[in-house]
Amino acid sequence: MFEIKNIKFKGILDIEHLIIPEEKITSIVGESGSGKTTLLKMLNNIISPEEGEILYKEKNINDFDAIELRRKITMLPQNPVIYKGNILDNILVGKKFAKSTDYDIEEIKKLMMEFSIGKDLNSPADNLSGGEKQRLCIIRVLIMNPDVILLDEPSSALDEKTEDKVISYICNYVKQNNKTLVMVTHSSEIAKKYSDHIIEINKRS
Ligand SMILES: Nc1ncnc2c1ncn2[C@@H]1O[C@H](COP(=O)(O)OP(=O)(O)OP(=O)(O)O)[C@@H](O)[C@H]1O
Repeated sequence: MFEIKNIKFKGILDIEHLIIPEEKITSIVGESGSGKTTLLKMLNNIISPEEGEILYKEKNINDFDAIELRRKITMLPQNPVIYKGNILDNILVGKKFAKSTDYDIEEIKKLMMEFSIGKDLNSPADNLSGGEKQRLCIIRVLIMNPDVILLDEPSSALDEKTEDKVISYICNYVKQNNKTLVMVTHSSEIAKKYSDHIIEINKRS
């Protein structure tokens, strides 16, 4: 799905060749500051390598319209933004970006239950805990229905039990719906348990 060829970026990343397979779960692991987020941003064309190229479906990622690309490949950043408004508005923000206005309220309620957000959809999103906000943002991405989901530390604000539940749900969803998932994680346990493929990035000295 992605092919990375000879990319270099500011002495942070230097990757000769890497394949990220379609319809699989790939984890990116490595110590803090090794460039995991930078690589994820490159897959979303938020950052471009200084040298080399990134192919998506055998085409240079720069040849896609950036907005169209981000409808197909959606990234959940490490600290996603919560907007003013209620929980439902915050979930639907992604849908609006995906230019789709129809939504299934029952599906949203089911995801709220799965992700243990026991709040009314009309209540203010700002009052949610850090972990609840993070899970809300995962729901936002899932209902956008992208082909590729890029998750940057999706569970950094979650306790171990909730983390496992949330990641397990996302991975099942990805498999059942033939999606591609690339997630950055600090946890080698999570990476081993859920991924088909692990990419380890080493810090360059
Ligand atoms: N656009 C940029 N220009 C220059 N340096 C950058 C840029 N983006 C990130 N960096 C630096 O590159 C290094 C790698 O950052 P990155 O966020 O990719 O690491 P990471 O592996 O995701 O770290 P963590 O696990 O702590 O989140 C850091 O030292 C960071 O300060």
